[in-house]
Amino acid sequence: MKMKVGLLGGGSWGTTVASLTAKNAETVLWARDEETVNEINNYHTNSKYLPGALLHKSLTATTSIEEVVSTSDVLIMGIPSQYFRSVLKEAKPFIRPWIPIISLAKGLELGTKMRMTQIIEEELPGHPAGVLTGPNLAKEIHSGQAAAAVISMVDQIIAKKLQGIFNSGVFKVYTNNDVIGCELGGALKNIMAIATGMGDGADAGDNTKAALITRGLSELTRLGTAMGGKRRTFAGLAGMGDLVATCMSSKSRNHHVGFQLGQGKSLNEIIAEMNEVAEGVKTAKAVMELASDYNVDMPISREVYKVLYESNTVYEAFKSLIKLESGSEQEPG
Ligand SMILES: NC(=O)C1=CN([C@@H]2O[C@H](COP(=O)(O)OP(=O)(O)OC[C@H]3O[C@@H](n4cnc5c(N)ncnc54)[C@H](OP(=O)(O)O)[C@@H]3O)[C@@H](O)[C@H]2O)C=CC1
Ligand SMILES: O=C(CO)COP(=O)(O)O
Repeated sequence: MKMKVGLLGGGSWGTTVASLTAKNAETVLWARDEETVNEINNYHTNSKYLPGALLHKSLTATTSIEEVVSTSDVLIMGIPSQYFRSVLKEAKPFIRPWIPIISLAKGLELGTKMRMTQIIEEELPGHPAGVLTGPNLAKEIHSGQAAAAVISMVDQIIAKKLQGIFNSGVFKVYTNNDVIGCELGGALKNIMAIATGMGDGADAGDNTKAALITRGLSELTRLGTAMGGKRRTFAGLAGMGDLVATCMSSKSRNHHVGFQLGQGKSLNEIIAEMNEVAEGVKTAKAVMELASDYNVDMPISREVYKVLYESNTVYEAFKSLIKLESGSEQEPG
C-alpha cells in the first residue's frame, strides 16, 4: 500500500517538495490561502510562489489542516521557522500516533533559539523527528535540474524508508544521522548568503566571495560542532553544499536581501518588496545569542547582524572584516 504524505505549507519549497513526493506517494498539501489551494486543485500551478511551474497532477490541496493530518502516514512541515510551532500546534490534535514528522525549514526560532526538530520533540514527544535539507533552490528543482539532498533522522530505519518518498529521478536523497549538524548547516548558511549577497551588491570580486564562503564554512562549523553537530556534516550537502549553492545564487532570497543591502537599500524596504521568506534575517539574531552562549567567535555573522539591526553600512561591515587579525587557518574551526 502507498504511503500517505501530508505536507503543511504552500510556499515555494513546500509546494516543490509536495510535487516531488506526489510522484511516489499519495500527497495532500495544506495551505491557508484558498486561492493557492484552488489553483493547485484546478490547474496544477501555484503562481504566487512558483510562477510558470507545472505541479505533479496527482497532488491535491486543501485549507483543512484536519483533512491533511488525520490520514497522513508522514507529516512534512514546509512552514518558515517563526510560524512552525504555531502551525504544528494547530495540527497537533489530528496527528496520528507516532508518525514521523519532517521539517523542511532552515532557521531557528527567535526567543527559544530552538531548531525545528527540537520544537517537534517538545510539542509532540515520541514522534520521530527529522529534517530534509541540502542545496535545493526550489525553482531549479521544479525545472528538472539535478540536485542532491539529505534526510536526517536519528532512526536510520525510518530515514531509509522516507528516502524512497523523496528520491525521484534527478533529485537524489542521501541519509545522515546527525540531525543537529544538518539543521544547523541549513540555518547558519543563510547568514553567509546575506554576507556574499552584500558583497555582490557592493561590487566586491569573486575572491572576496570565495573568502567569505570559506571563512563562513569555518565559522558555521565552529558554532555547529560546539552545539553538538558532527564536523563531517558541515563538509557535506547540508553544510558546504548548501552554503555554496545559496551564497553563489541570485535565486536565493537570503542572497537577494544581502545584494539589495549592498546596493544601499534599507532592510525595511527590501522586506516590504518581497513576498517570500529570507530566514537568515531573523535567524541572525538567534545566532548572535548562541555565539555568546557557546563562546564562539562569529565575525561574519556579527557584521551581517550589525548591518541588519544596528544601522551599520555594508562598507563598514567589510572594513571591519578586513581589519580583523588573521590568525592561522589551521586553528580549530
Ligand atoms: N524556497 C527554497 O528554495 C527553499 C526553502 N527552504 C526552507 O523552507 C521553509 C519554507 O520556505 P518557502 O516555502 O520557501 O517559503 P515561502 O516564503 O515561499 O512561503 C512561505 C509559506 O509559509 C506560509 N506562511 C507564512 N506565514 C505563515 C503563518 N503565520 N502561518 C501559516 N503559514 C504561514 C505562507 O502562506 P501564505 O501564502 O498564506 O502567506 C507560504 O505558504 C523555509 O524555512 C526555507 O528556508 C528550504 C530549502 C529550499
Ligand atoms: O535553502 C535554500 C537552498 O538550499 C534556499 O535559499 P533561500 O531561502 O535563500 O532562497
